Amino acid sequence: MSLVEVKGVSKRFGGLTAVSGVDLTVNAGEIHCLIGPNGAGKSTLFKLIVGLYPPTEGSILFDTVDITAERPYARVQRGMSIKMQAPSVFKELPVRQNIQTALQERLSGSERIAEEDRLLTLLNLAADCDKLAGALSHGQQQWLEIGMALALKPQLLLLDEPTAGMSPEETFKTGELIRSFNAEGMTVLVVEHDMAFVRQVAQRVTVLHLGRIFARGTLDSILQDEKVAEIYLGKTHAH
Ligand SMILES: Nc1ncnc2c1ncn2[C@@H]1O[C@H](COP(=O)(O)OP(=O)(O)OP(=O)(O)O)[C@@H](O)[C@H]1O
Repeated sequence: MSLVEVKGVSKRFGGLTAVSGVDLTVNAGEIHCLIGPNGAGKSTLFKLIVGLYPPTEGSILFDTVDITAERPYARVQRGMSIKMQAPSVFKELPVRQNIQTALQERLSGSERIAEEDRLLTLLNLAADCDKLAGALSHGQQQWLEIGMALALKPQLLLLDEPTAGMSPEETFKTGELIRSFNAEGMTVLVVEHDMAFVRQVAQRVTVLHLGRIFARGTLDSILQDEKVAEIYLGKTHAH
């Protein structure tokens, strides 16, 4: 069953067409990676899906409902949770309080503390829960923000380059983290450059190039397409 359907979506900025006639389906329960060389239109497509840009043409469905005209907040209420590229944790607050802020009024009393503890353990941040978020490493701040996105118990987690600026070890841990949420049933759409990470997590991959869908399938099937591997993934590796 498809959770997200992008139908014939285009986005023009003045004379520049950043995304052109894109059809994309994200199935419920999958980890889907969106890849492609610099300037391919990945971030623009991501922003169209989360509602930060209105499309110039086309429509976007979430769980069969047309959400094309909905603001990001309404999409979050429907079950999308978004983590943009740069970490935006509350640096002056302790780690646990960041998680509490994200949980809002969803839980109270002991249930709330249990959920905080569950998330902190999942994020490998239990030992650092009293530290100020600003004192965490870059990778830990990214995990904390992923945890804040998870606190909303979304159906769909949208991640824009979650491993940007991470060491290979942090990148691997991030992949394991994402696979663990997915194993519990969460659908994940990730924009990524790091091919080792894509190999670790992706069940399906879509390649964008010059704003259009260039290829889609499993990573292995895409890598077997010489044109993709040499021309596009080659550039992505070098990024
Ligand atoms: N707000 C904007 N106004 C004008 N042009 C834009 C805007 N956002 C993106 N573009 C242009 O649209 C094209 C696609 O950019 P986009 O950032 O979506 O690509 P990308 O695949 O995410 O690239 P990267 O991997 O480098 O982040 C580029 O030519 C970019 O300059």
